[in-house]
Amino acid sequence: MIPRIDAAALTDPQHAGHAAARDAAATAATGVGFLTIHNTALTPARVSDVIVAYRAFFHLPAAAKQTVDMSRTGSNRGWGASGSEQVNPDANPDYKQVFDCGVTLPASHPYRTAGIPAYARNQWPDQPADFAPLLRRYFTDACLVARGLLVAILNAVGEDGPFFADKFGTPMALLRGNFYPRRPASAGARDFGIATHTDYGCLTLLATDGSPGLEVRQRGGGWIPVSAPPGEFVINFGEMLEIWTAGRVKATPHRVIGTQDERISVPLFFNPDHDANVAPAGAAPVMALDHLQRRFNETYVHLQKT
Ligand SMILES: O=C(O)CCC(=O)C(=O)O
Ligand SMILES: [Fe+2]
Repeated sequence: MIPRIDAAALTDPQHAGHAAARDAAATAATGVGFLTIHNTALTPARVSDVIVAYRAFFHLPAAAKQTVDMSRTGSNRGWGASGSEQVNPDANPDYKQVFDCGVTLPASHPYRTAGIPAYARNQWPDQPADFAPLLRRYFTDACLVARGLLVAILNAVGEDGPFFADKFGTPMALLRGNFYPRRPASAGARDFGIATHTDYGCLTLLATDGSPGLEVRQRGGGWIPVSAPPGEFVINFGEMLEIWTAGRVKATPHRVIGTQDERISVPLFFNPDHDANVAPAGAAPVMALDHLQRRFNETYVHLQKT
């Protein structure tokens, strides 16, 4: 149902397995909206190092994490405490914690001086050591992998992949560490690690520590569990790509209820440039920034207008 695809076969038209990988990716992108990918440029050891660093950060005392608390800012860089995001208005705010970072731009960059929140300054904690350089390098390389996969998957569904890829020059991509503590004993039916939602952007490249928890809504009803050890990635698509492809590529709802074990996942939300028009050809323009900022303002509790 959710195919497991070799990234080299998918992205290299000369690869012996290309046609099969391409067909499986197209079926997944236009159907269930999820696939898993292995054999990318991001090695299992690399992803494990990133997960170890996030775990060290999330295990710090709250006072240390509060030094980079995003709720003290007007944007979404740094730590988000448990309850800081409500992805579904019918559920309570999620009990996960997050750490969000994006592209690093000099303070003099026009997007920074214009004060575009999607390009806000990253906030880095003092601990763990080397957290910033590790995540910056991972962000850069994960964006390259995401871009290659996006082109290949769009080509597979019969779209003009390079046309889309061209709109990711200074992407509003967001790298997140999700930390799910053990599900609280008091949690009820409206409490989730992350409640049912669709992602906002184009392609999500999700690494996890291998623990179960992610569930994908099946079109006919019911939930499909998906897991991926470090070095394998879950790929899904967001609202902007569904809009942009006039509904061909599916943004599928998913959730994490949570278990008795803590869990870490690391999505890279590969969002386009702020001024990319993500409307399908012939439709009224939809600026990527407008869509993303509206969704941020709806879901981050500190950005919600009451
Ligand atoms: O933790 C996961 O496996 C999924 C997280 C997720 O859906 C998200 O951060 O948007
Ligand atoms: Fe998600």
